Amino acid sequence: MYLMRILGTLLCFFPILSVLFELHRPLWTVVLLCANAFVWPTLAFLRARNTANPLQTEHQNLVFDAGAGGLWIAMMAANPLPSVVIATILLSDRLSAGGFTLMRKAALTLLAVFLLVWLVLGMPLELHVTQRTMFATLPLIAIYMLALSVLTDSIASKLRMKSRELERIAMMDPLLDIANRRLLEKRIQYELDKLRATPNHSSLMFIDIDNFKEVNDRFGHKVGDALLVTVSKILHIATRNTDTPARLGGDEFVILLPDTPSDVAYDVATRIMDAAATMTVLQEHAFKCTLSIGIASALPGMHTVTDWLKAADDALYQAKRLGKNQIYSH
Ligand SMILES: Nc1nc2c(ncn2[C@@H]2O[C@H](COP(=O)(O)OP(=O)(O)OP(=O)(O)O)[C@@H](O)[C@H]2O)c(=O)[nH]1
Repeated sequence: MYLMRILGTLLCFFPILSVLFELHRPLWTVVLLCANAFVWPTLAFLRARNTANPLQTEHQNLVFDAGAGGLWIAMMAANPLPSVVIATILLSDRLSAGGFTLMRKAALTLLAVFLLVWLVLGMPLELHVTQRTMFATLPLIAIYMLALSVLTDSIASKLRMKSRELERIAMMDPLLDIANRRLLEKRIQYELDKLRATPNHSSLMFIDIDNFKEVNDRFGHKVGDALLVTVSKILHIATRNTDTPARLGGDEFVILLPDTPSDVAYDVATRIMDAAATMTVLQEHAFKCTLSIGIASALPGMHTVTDWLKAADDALYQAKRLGKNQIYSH
């Protein structure tokens, strides 16, 4: 904002000065213009920096800028070219900085100051624009508009990055670097739609850590969390880029395996079980961790995400019922 104000006041300085000379305004108006152009930007910056509420103070500064604009438009006897350009820049700038509320405030201030000074000066009008004033106004139009576009573009790209980051966070588990239920359900729905159009073999794998409550109770939640991190890493390593390993919550994980028949999914589950058997976080505590895994392939009658998830959950239930530490495939 500081640099934009310096640039704005500097670029406004030349057309205003040109008209002040043409109208033979007294020297003090030129001194006032110099103060506005070269002292005010730093004052405004210091005001905003040394306050408890910088945003509110900066909005006050922006309204003050608009008031100064009204003053100079009156001093220029409403000379049309610089007056219209300055008023337009002031108002559009305020609109992008603080929306319609700030722009309305700025517009009213600009108009009030203009009317007051213009009446005091005897309502002068100078409708003729000299070539010098026109050339003095051109840099204001070209450079300031360009700078404003660059600023707007940089704000827009920052917002785009932030929004992508927020979207990613909304789809990820807060504890682990793995998809959450929301993303998983979206991908399952996409897969079901795809299978309806082009029938194929795809599998869903439900994974649950055996006796996880005991891990928490015996070794504490930190060790439990570390175990969850390790399991999620194993799931990432054991799967392809096209698969979606996700955490449903607690110690429950699900992997969506597109274009994967159940026998291949079974091999993936075996690899996961083998890797889980060597988990170091538990070796330190001499505790053998095992997993139970249920696998369900997509069937023609499965229309909803819940149908498919339930089939995989049922398979997991069977694996638990048969004594845990095993894979059950429907
Ligand atoms: N450390 C940790 N524990 C969690 C988290 N979320 C849930 N839990 C715990 O995970 C445990 C889940 O236990 P269950 O799956 O119900 O039971 P289990 O002991 O695994 O038994 P089985 O599933 O029958 O093998 C509970 O004690 C929860 O408190 C988490 O983010 N971190």
